[in-house]
Amino acid sequence: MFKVNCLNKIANVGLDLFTDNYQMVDNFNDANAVLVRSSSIHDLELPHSLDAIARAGAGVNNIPLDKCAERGIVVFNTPGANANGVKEMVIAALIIAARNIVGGVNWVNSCGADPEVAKLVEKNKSKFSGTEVKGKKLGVIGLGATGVLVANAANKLEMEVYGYDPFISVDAAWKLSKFIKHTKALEEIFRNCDFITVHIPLSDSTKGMFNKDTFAIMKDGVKILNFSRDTLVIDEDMIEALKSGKVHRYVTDFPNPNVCGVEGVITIPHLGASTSESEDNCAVMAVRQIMDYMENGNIKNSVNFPNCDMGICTQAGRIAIFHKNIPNMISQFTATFARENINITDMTNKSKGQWAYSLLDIVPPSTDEIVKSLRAIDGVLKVRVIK
Ligand SMILES: NC(=O)c1ccc[n+]([C@@H]2O[C@H](COP(=O)([O-])OP(=O)(O)OC[C@H]3O[C@@H](n4cnc5c(N)ncnc54)[C@H](O)[C@@H]3O)[C@@H](O)[C@H]2O)c1
Ligand SMILES: O=C(O)CC[C@@H](O)C(=O)O
Repeated sequence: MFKVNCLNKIANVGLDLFTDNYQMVDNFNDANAVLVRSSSIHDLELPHSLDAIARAGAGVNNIPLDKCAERGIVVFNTPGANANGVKEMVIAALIIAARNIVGGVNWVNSCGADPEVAKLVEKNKSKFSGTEVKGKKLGVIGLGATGVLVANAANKLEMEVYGYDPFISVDAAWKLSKFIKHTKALEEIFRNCDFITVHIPLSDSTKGMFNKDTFAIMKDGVKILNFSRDTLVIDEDMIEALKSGKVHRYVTDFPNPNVCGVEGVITIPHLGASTSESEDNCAVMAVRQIMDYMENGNIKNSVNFPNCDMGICTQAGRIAIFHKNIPNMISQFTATFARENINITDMTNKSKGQWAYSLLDIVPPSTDEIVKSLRAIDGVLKVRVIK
């Protein structure tokens, strides 16, 4: 029986996939597998029982990836599962940034039930006029699952779209419309675009990408959309840029005390992926990945360990070994099994950066003694007996 804990609300269509072999538990400390959306796991003690964490979403900056890797805890995410939800919100944000819809709606609401409201509207509406997006230049930073959809949709709105992603995947490149102009230097986006939208993960290298130096080279009156993470932007520099008119509007999905209520900032309560479709897609993908890992040791869409697929185990035993990506590991594993006259019928070894994963089908199954010997090998992080 595997114990599963949800740190956030996860859509039922996903949770309903769990069979009788899974038990939902309220306590994180009892879990073998955890499902999470945006809750932070950084300050939680990781229990010894924990084998896997699935982020029902894209961003994994709320999870201590290295700490998990060192402990042999596989962290999954659900690439692309909420990208359409975010894309639709970004298109709304583009229009919200171009037209003073938020200002206008707030003003009308402030008129209360004034019997003259219709007259007032016609008298005052010129205060809330805006521009159209057609023909304007949009820079899309990050051409992954979301960025590609945003770029293609904006192209259909007849915007001139520039895309920047030095690490673009082959898959994403195939999906990108031929009308998107490929930019090799981020500076080109900053210098030329009327609207800039960012769709990249938060990392040490992307943190603070929008700062006083980058604002300085942007066009006056640029509109910036942030549906990625708040700390990609240095708030103090953004507030200065808004005051000076360098930035006209900043639409962000990440309200924080620095930017809430600041003139020119439009804050949305992290709703990019909050659609029933995105929530269902993420939950189903996350649960399927967890189940395949817990039952078969297969890894798909992990952010800290390599993909590995040996299908359903039909042999007497299957064992998973997490280890450092260093020489001479495999020979020590095979020698351990050989000593006990255990036959390896199938085997996969994959690595990702400094970490590696070996999955072995064996006949007959493993014993406690063998597991103990494997764990004692220098460089082994964790051994999981799957069968
Ligand atoms: N607001 C929301 O609800 C919401 C929903 C989904 C994702 N997100 C955020 O958006 C981010 C992107 O989501 P996604 O689904 O498109 O992820 P993704 O992994 O499919 O795409 C990210 C892209 O960014 C590119 N990239 C990485 N570093 C870069 C850099 N320095 N410059 C340019 N490109 C860079 C990668 O090559 C990749 O193509 C997530 O990491 C998450 O933080 C927010
Ligand atoms: O779960 C959410 O609502 C937000 C998801 C989003 O920020 C992500 O990175 O996928």
